[in-house]
Parts: sequence; structure tokens; C-alpha cells
Amino acid sequence: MPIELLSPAEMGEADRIAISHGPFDGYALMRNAGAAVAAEVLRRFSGEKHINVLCGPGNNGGDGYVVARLLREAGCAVRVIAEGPPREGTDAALAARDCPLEAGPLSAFEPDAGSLVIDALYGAGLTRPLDREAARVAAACRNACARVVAVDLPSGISGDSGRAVGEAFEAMLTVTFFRLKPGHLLEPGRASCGEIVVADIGLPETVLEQIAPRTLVNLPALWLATYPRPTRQQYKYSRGHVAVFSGGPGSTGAARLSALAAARSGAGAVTVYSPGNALAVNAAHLTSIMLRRVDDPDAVRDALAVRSPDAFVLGPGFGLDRPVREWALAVLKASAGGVVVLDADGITSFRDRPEALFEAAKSSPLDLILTPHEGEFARLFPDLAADDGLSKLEKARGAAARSGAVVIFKGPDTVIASADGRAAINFNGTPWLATAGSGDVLAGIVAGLAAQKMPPFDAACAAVWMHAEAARRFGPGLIAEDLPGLMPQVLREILAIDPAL
Ligand SMILES: NC(=O)C1=CN([C@@H]2O[C@H](COP(=O)(O)OP(=O)(O)OC[C@H]3O[C@@H](n4cnc5c(N)ncnc54)[C@H](OP(=O)(O)O)[C@@H]3O)[C@@H](O)[C@H]2O)[C@@H](O)CC1
Ligand SMILES: Nc1ncnc2c1ncn2[C@@H]1O[C@H](COP(=O)(O)OP(=O)(O)O)[C@@H](O)[C@H]1O
Ligand SMILES: [K+]
Repeated sequence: MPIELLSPAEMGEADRIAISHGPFDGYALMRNAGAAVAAEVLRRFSGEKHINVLCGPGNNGGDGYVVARLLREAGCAVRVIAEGPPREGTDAALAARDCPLEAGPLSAFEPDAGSLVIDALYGAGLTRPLDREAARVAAACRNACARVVAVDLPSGISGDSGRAVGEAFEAMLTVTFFRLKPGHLLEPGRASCGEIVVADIGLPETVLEQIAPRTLVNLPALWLATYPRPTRQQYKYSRGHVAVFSGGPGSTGAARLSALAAARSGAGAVTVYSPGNALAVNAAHLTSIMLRRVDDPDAVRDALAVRSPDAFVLGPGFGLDRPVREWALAVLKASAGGVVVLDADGITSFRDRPEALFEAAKSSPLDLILTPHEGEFARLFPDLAADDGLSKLEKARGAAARSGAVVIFKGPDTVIASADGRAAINFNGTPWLATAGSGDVLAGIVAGLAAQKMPPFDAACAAVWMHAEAARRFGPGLIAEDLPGLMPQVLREILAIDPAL
């Protein structure tokens, strides 16, 4: 699957550039798009008796007329249902003209239980909630458990944000063209698309040179080139040293999950910095992971003077009864370089003064990586969180620009954003990850990769992918403790992929 994501506006631009360079004009691209959808339908539903094709007034509807004609030519019984005729002079009008089937009105359409429906009402051009009739049909299809195949996007879903502004279709299959759009990966769009197929409709790859997309699908191809591979000359500290700050005696498990995940992700050495009163409990549970007593921010400075780690994890299980903010600022000020992954309580501690964090991060030689879930995001970026006009992608980008950090905005559709404008949306998330402590493991993987000198944005993207990949492999019954032990097989597969690919 290609890694570039195009917004609907960028897709329109790709379309215009391709048409101006030929050989395909707009109607030829539409015929290619319709043919790609018809082929997917015939491949899956060849024995289908009746197929309903819903056509809108724009080019999405135009694709629908092509699909209807081709399915009819393949011997299927096809019914075309249209929400108004296409505008004269458009490619969609040409497609309607070439379709031999008479269109019935949408207002009279009632799907039979389990019927096959091709949704070609609205795609990239959706600008407002579905009209009354289209909204009624979307709800009727859901109630009738119709099998919906969406052309480009399920109608009602925004290609930019994945949001459903009101009613939307729920597809079992979505066939889109050339490149995915953010709306295919951001929830609830992702769930509404069902299986996604990206079809080649003849647009040349060279159109991307002019568009230079900055939003990407988080796949190994995005970060494989910088993925750490050990060399013969390395020793444990040069492979990367991670320090994880532990909570007090009652909450040490989270730090150990992060520490183990960092070690299993290839860091050569990992040390848990523990308060004195939790040393015994940490020592009882650690073997290859080192332990060092660090009681207060001054002790952080002393520890860093002895051996400054390449990456820190601060926050998991740390506890808000201690001045976490001072600890974070001490790390940002005292360290000579590297990365700090601020998670959980580390993020929450700055809820009243997020600017203090952003300023310290900007003047620190350390790179900051923030790993908020939705609640934590709202504590650091309340205005972005509350702005319903922004997509999750835009929120993450805004947060990265403001904080100067790499932001991993977690959830079923995790977005990773960098202050330089790059952003990636994760694709392999799985609800098995919704288990206590899985975020602590993620923070450890990020630190483990960053300590091996993987650039922070790449380390964040790779960690999110590996974390989800491990959870997918394990599946039912997964708990956070299982995740670090699954890393070796995920690592082995990543390292087996040719970096030139
Ligand atoms: N780009 C490419 O490379 C290729 C793109 N292709 C296809 O083109 C599709 C994009 O086509 P598109 O731009 O014509 O938009 P589309 O989704 O048909 O809707 C526009 C129409 O709907 C109307 N309208 C909008 N929202 C509405 C609402 N909620 N409720 C009611 N009406 C609403 C709007 O009316 P207006 O806003 O002007 O009043 C306008 O008439 C794309 O998804 C793909 O399938 C392929 O052919 C291959 C090449
Ligand atoms: N439904 C879901 N689908 C995919 N990933 C999920 C889902 N729910 C949670 N996750 C992932 O699980 C992790 C949970 O992290 P977090 O909320 O910090 O949990 P904890 O604090 O218990 O460790 C994140 O990486 C998040 O993206
Ligand atoms: K559609």
C-alpha cells in the first residue's frame, strides 16, 4: 500500500495535473475508477442477483453510472437509483448518458434485507451533512443490514477528517483511487469504510512531486531506512541507554513495563531510576535492567553527571503526589542531549502551565516526545481539543507546532505529528491494545528506538506500528505484560524487510 495520504483537495490537484499531462482525460479517469469498483464487486459477489447502484449528482455519482453499466454488461441485474441528474457538461453527465439503465428516484428506494448496494452518492466533494433522502437511505441500509460497497468514501464521511457530519453509510468494502485520504484512517471513517482497496486508475506517480504530500500512512516503508541495526563495533551503551523513572512503592509496575519494552526494542542498557522507598520492590522484579536510587530533581542532575542516558521515560506510574513538573524540567535542563518521552503523569503535571513545558523543551538540547491519549491531550492543548472544526490530524499537527515536540496522539487511530509539519496516521491499530499498561509499553518502545539514534519522528512512528503489530499477533487475552515479549518476532520481521524497498 502506498504511504502518501492525500486530502480531497490534494487529490483534486493530482487529478488536474494528471489530466493536463494526459493521456487520460477526466472521463477516462472516471471510467477507470468505475472499472476498478466493478472488478472488485464482481470478484466478491459474482453470483449476486440484484445490485442497487446509488448515484449522486457529482463525479462520485459519475463513477456509479460507470459501475452500473459495467455490471450490467457482465450480466448482473442492476438498478440505478439517483439523487438528481448530473449537471450538464460534466464527466458525470457523460457517464450517465453512456449508461443504458433508467434511474429511479432515491425517495422511492427501500433496501431489502441483506441487499447489495453500491454507494456512489458523495465522495471527495462532500461539503455538508447528507440531505434528508440520502440520510434516510443511509439509515435504512444500516437497518436492513445491506452489504454496502462505497465508491471512494462512504457517503456522509469527510475525506479530510473521517467525521460523519450527521448520518453516514457504513460499508463492508470501500474502493478508493490512487491514494488513501485521511478520512479513510481517522475514526469513525475507518470503521465506516470496512475493508479498503486502493485502486490504480492511471494517475502517474509523478503528480506527487508537485503536491509533495506531508501526511503519510504509518507503514514500515516510512521509517525502515532509519530503523536501528546493530553493528559489530557496538557495545551495550553505544547501542543506546534508556532511563525510566519509577513511581513510589505502590506504583512501580508501569516503569518496569516501559523499561522491559525499551530493552526488548534493542536498547543496549536500561536503568530504572527509583525513589529509595521503592528500591526493594523494584529490585525484587528486575534482572537485566539496572537500578539506581534517584530521590529528587537534584539527584537527577547527579545521576546525569555520572552517565547521561540517550533517552528517558518520565510519567508512567510516577504519581502526581510528587512534583513531576520539577523532575521533567530538571531532565530537560540537565541532560546533554537525547530524547525524553513524557507520558501519563508527566503530561498531566503540566496541565496548569503547558507553556512552561514547551519553553523548556524548545531551549533544551533534548528532543521531547509526548504520548497523550485523548484526556491527556486536552490537559496540554485544551483549545485544540475543544475545537470541533479540527480533525484529529490537525489537532496533532497543531500540538506539535506549538510544543516543538513529536506528538503521539493515541487512540484507535493514533496520529504521530512532528513540529516540522510531517504527520502519519497509524493503520494497524487493534482494540486488543485497550488494556491497562499498554501505553507504558509504548513509551518504552519509543525510548528504546530513540536511544538507538533513530530520529524522534521515525522512532515514534515505528514504535506505534510495532506496538500494534505485537498486539495483533497475540490477539485475545492480551495484557500489557505480554507486549515486550512479542517484540523479538516483530523486530525480526522488520529487520528482514529490505530497506531499499
Ligand atoms: N479526483 C480524482 O482523481 C477522481 C475522482 N473521481 C470521483 O469524483 C468524486 C469527487 O467528485 P465531486 O468533486 O464532483 O464530488 P462528489 O463527492 O460527487 O459530490 C459533489 C456533488 O455533491 C453535492 N453535494 C456535496 N455534499 C452534499 C451533501 N451533503 N448533500 C447533497 N449534495 C451534496 C455538490 O453540490 P453543491 O455543493 O455544488 O451544491 C456536488 O454536486 C470522487 O469521490 C471520486 O468518486 C473519479 O471519477 C476518478 C478521478
Ligand atoms: N480501541 C483501540 N484500538 C487501537 N488501539 C487502542 C485502542 N484503545 C487503546 N489503544 C492503544 O492502547 C494504548 C493505551 O495507552 P494508554 O491510554 O496510555 O493506556 P495506559 O495508561 O493504561 O497504559 C495506546 O497506544 C492506544 O493507542
Ligand atoms: K460514496
